[in-house]
Amino acid sequence: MSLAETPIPSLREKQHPLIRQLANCIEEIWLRYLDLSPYELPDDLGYVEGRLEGEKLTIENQVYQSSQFRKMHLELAKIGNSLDILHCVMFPRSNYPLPMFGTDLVGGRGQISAAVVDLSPVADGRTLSREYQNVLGALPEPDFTQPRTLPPWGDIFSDFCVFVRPEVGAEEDRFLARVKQYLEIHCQQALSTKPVSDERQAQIIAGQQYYCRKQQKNDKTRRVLEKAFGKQWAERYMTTVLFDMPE
Ligand SMILES: C=CC1=C(C)C(=O)N/C1=C\C1=NC(=C\c2[nH]c(/C=C3\NC(=O)C(CC)=C3C)c(C)c2CCC(=O)O)/C(CCC(=O)O)=C1C
Repeated sequence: MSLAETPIPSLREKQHPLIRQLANCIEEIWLRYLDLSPYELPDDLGYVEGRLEGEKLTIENQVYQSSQFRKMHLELAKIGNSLDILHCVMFPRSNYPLPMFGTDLVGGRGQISAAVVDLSPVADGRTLSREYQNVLGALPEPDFTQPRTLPPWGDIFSDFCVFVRPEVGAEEDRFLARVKQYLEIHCQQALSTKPVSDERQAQIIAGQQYYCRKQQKNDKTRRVLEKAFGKQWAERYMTTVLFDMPE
């Protein structure tokens, strides 16, 4: 489904309000800043249904590309009436020295249990550029009552990573505002970034591969997909749809 037409209501209309608002805001910012064109997923994986322990699992994928990004993936997933998920990753083209924008929201029964957003460096020794450090460093300190600890594979995230269990209400709004800030900063930086030469490109590819390999170690994601679609399907999905390596 492209952004222009909306023939069927998006899954977000049946999900947690913060997930719905975040999906709408990501699309709005992408449309406002970037020159979007469609990105074809393999095997028609735009809309997938499965069963997870008797509960229906629905996945809705929207994927685009632009001059600076080879893949801009917004995924919504709903498991029965118990779990709502928003997943979003922007993969820069390998000749653009840009970090990986990623956000993940997981919630059930009215409470978002995991809200993560980051601009993860993939080049220059996996450190963010001076510009990103300055702009992100100028933002007010994140103010959440329940910060969460990243797992070991989370060494890919920057010092500006926000990983929290947001309290209903004000903290949810604060998290949404923070994602908007990161995404707008990222789109503005992308528009003002020049492509780099080949040797830098190799370093960027290696950095994105490291990011994807680590994200594939998220057993929380893998377990949900395995229970609904089996081990093989989950492995293929994590390595070709969620976190496909740039060659
Ligand atoms: C940019 C960051 C980022 C991106 C892009 C990303 O994909 N994950 C990211 C981060 C991240 N996710 C986490 C957790 C969970 N992820 C899922 C599931 C899915 N998440 C999905 O995207 C999909 C595909 C639609 C499914 C199925 C569940 C169920 C949980 C447990 C929820 C909870 O603990 O309350 C954690 C904590 C990991 C830990 O504590 O060990 C981190 C750090």
